[in-house]
Amino acid sequence: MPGQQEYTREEVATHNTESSCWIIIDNVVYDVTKFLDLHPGGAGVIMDMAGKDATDDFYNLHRQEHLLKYSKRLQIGTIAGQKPEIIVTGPGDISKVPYAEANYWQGHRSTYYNDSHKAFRVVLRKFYDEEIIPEALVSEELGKVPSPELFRKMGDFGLLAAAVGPGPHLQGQNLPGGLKPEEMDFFHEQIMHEESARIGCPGFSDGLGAGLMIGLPPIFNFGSYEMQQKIIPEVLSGRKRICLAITEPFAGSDVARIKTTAKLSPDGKHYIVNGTKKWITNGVFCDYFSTAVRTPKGITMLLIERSEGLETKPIKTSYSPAAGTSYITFENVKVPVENILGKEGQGFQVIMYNFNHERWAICCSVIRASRLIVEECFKWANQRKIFGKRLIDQPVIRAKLAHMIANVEAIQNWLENITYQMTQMSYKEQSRALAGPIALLKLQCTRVSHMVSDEACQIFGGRAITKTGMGRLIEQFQRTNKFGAILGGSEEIMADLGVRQAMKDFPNARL
Ligand code: HEM
Repeated sequence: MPGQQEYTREEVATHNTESSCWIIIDNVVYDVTKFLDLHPGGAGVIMDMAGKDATDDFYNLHRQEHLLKYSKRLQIGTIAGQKPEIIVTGPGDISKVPYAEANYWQGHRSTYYNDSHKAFRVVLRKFYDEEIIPEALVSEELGKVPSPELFRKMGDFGLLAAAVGPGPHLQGQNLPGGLKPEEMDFFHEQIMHEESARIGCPGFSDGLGAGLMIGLPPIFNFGSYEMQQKIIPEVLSGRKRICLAITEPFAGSDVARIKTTAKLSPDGKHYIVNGTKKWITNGVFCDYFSTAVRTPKGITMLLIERSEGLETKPIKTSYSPAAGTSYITFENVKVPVENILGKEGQGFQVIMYNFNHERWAICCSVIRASRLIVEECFKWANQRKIFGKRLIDQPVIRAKLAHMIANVEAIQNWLENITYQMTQMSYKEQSRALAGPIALLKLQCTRVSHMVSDEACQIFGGRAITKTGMGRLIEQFQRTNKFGAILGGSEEIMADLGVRQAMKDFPNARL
């Protein structure tokens, strides 16, 4: 086997010409002769390193994924007597970089997590690494929405069911790693959102689950029995897709201003829906739309199936088209009256019902996405050499990292506390006691992500504004971190809600 052959450094040094060009990276010998003309950075830069150890130069310019992609083709052996020094992360692995994972996963104690959570993370991470990341990277680049095959794979694996969280709606559902539906709790769900954010493709991740996570709860909380029997299995198996359609060109946070109307047909059997919706995540490829409309009795929620008169167009956003963000027009769309969700005129209650859960899920994602950026910065600061030193040897860079780490750790710990409260409280109690804390946590999460993005940009320099290469995740994070600060309630609304909720319980206290 050529890949297992051992060489001395002296032997490698003799292969320093264009007709035989070898290089060493870590303890591995690569024959890059045939690759010279294919190398995106040009042949000359590799020729400068021909026959030499190119480890530092390679890692100054490339992500490890490039090496892994080509290693099978180019690797011819290893250096005799030398063991690998650089860690190669495999599918499902937990990172060993400090603060790259919440501390429990790196061996600390926790009162929150148990073996079931641990096992759940292992199977999820492996699935994300092996099944989702390869398609995510290509789709993000090409601007493609997730394939129907991937949805089906996720459905079969139980990932779509895990994305909507614990509850009676999971009865009979298959969950990842054989987790029993009655054993699933909010920590499992937190892990699911974290693993999705960890892949570093926020447009694609939202393409896979954002519509479902907010579009299906109105069905299982307010839909008729018949509707639930049909829609839940279709959607959780990945055969059909659903999203939530509330916001309009006329109404964002001010839901009460929506203009889309639903009028009863003369025979009373259908609602006839007319209007528009904007910023609807996943709308481009969805089959079902949990939609807010205006009827004579007020705001009402309807389940609308893609049908004649319903058109979806992609909206170009600052993240990738993989999220399927859409503008929707309804022109005389006929919706059976049985498709009502809850009662006529009580749509606001349906909309509000899942808000805390949605905001909490956004917190899980934002924290994990920020943590990924901390990991990137920590690695980069250790490998990048400038002015004869590593970046990490500069106090100003250590100060930036300290600030990022301290903030991410603080919000992680607050999140875990809130998740724990959710596992202990009824839904009613959660709505009363946690709406304020979740709103404030979301505010804090997006403030931290803003700071993390800014500091990461300074640490990565020009690479942070380059879509491919070393700083690709930083560039992507800068474009997308504002989503969390707007979706599910803007920072301003979160701040106000948090304090107003606290005022509800304010005692008659004086200074
Ligand atoms: C197994 C060996 C190598 C492989 C598989 C490889 C692969 C690649 C790939 C895929 C890119 C494009 C990266 C991107 O757009 O993000 C690239 C760029 C580049 N490579 Fe390599 N490379 C190898 C060795 C080297 C060596 C030894 C050098 C010289 C020290 C080098 C210098 C460069 C440079 C200067 C660029 C352009 C970087 C930039 O745009 O900032 N490469 N290489």
